[in-house]
Amino acid sequence: MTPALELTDLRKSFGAMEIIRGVTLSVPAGERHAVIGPNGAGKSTLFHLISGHYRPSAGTIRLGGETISGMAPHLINRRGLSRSFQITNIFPRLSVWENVRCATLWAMGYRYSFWRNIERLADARQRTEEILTEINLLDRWHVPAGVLSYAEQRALEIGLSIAGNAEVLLLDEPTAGMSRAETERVVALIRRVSEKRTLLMIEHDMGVVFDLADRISVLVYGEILASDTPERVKANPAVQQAYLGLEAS
Ligand SMILES: Nc1ncnc2c1ncn2[C@@H]1O[C@H](COP(=O)(O)OP(=O)(O)OP(=O)(O)O)[C@@H](O)[C@H]1O
Repeated sequence: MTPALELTDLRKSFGAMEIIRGVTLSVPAGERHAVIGPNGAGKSTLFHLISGHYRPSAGTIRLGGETISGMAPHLINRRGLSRSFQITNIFPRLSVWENVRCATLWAMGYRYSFWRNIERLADARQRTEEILTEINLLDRWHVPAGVLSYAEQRALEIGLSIAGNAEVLLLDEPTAGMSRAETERVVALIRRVSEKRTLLMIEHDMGVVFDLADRISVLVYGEILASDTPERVKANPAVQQAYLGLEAS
């Protein structure tokens, strides 16, 4: 089967510094995949490449078999890949409902002409309600997004991603800065929304990684050191040495 996302010998240099040094990775449809690695390993750079915010120096990125490397972020997004930035997609003065409805209308192709066909807005209303239910924010529908708690804003962000019908979700540290209770709620949410989707996430919290991921890739100095099941990654001596800072036995 065609992988949902496929990176082939991907490279990125800034000046003379090669930060991503030949990453090859295949993520099957429906997999929950975590990218871990020490600070400065190149995880964010890798996400910028996949989402189109950086242009690769070399290599290929395929989404559902189609080459997307070098495309603009909005075109990649339209092809079904959504990257959740930490809260920056939210309109803080609009209500939770309006935020999700905007994304829903956009995804349904109403764009700027949606007022022409009021009847069809019923579709958008239903879809908005479904998404708010999925992200557990239906009872907060009328609240301006800017006054939601941090964890609720992250949930809303994920809602905006799924409203756009993304098949592949990229989440960048989805639980950063959260309490244990908030983390547990967001993990449950991510598990739910990724049931019918492919998930690629950067996460520092190993509890979250081992709880959610089907497979983990360990990025060290811009190279994938291991890409395997959580159990095998944990047991891998090279990973322990390079990433966890333990002496290899
Ligand atoms: N636009 C840029 N120009 C020059 N160097 C950059 C640029 N973006 C990132 N780098 C460098 O690339 C390296 C990898 O950075 P990156 O942010 O991708 O790492 P990371 O694994 O996401 O780290 P962290 O876990 O701390 O977020 C760093 O040394 C960083 O200084």
